[in-house]
Amino acid sequence: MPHAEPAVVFDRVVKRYEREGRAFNAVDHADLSVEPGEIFGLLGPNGAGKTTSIEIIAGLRRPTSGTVRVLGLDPAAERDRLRRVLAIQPQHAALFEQQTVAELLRVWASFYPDPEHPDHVITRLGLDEARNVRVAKLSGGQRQRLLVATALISRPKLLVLDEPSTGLDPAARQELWNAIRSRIADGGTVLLSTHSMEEAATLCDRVAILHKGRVVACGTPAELVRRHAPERRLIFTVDSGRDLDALRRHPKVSDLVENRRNGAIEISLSTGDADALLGLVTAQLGGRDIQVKEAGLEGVFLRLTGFSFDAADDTTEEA
Ligand SMILES: Nc1ncnc2c1ncn2[C@@H]1O[C@H](COP(=O)(O)OP(=O)(O)OP(=O)(O)O)[C@@H](O)[C@H]1O
Repeated sequence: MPHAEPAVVFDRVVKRYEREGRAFNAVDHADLSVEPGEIFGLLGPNGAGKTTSIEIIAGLRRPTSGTVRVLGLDPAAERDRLRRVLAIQPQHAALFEQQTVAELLRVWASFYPDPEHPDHVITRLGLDEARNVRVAKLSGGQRQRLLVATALISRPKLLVLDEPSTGLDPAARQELWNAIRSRIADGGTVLLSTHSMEEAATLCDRVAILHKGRVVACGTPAELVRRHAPERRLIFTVDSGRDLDALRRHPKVSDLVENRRNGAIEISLSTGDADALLGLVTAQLGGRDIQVKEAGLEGVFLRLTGFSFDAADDTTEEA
């Protein structure tokens, strides 16, 4: 059945929890729409509400209020129907420790009417060397990829992955990304959570940035950067004793941080027009080791929440 409608819709979704006698919204009036055929990322620091949102999408938790539709179904009320079209890889799962990777995936494939061949999934996720290894003996990264493999094997219309790249080295992560893209090439939709800016920017077609349960922004990574953090960071070193007043007062400099080290000053400044400053930095200040960095999604998060992404962990508060 073709789905012209969105694969996932959240309309004012709230999930209220209690912690130490205080109520707070782990998901706070979230609106989302995931289009069929896209890789959609829920990006947020620890505690932002990603897992709770994913559990609501998979029908594992009921929202306190608001409406959720997943592939045209109400996930909490129609879990059996949803299970035929949605597959989820949880963060942790009890696996059959004594089976080998190939045995486990064969069993898993037998649960579904039209599964992928286990060998294809094994190769796609770079698990060939581990195919005859017992689950109990797998490394953390291999185990993580096996969890994703169990979700991929059913060829789900909607593949839901909760922080799938946790614990993977760069090569394994690349294989994971390729496997996720292959699901899209086969006509599926992927929703994943991540706290990696790089993963969000590189893999995802669109991302929703979550903070304290709220969706603070949603769009393609490039759109979000253009809209919320078009400035670039100019980083360079000057000898101490240089007069920095002209730079500090320059109209194109929005903020400037100085770090003194080993008799020199490292300057990091934010600007919407790095080119306009380069002459001053090189010719008048003798700047060296010059780097220009995009603010990226990190800059978007900082601009919208006032928190640096790494410092924003577990910042839920009383609602
Ligand atoms: N069953 C629960 N009861 C009470 N509080 C909960 C419950 N589950 C999650 N929380 C709290 O809700 C908030 C959001 O948690 P959630 O796991 O959804 O965040 P997350 O973005 O997935 O973070 P992480 O990356 O750490 O998994 C956190 O403050 C968490 O401690």
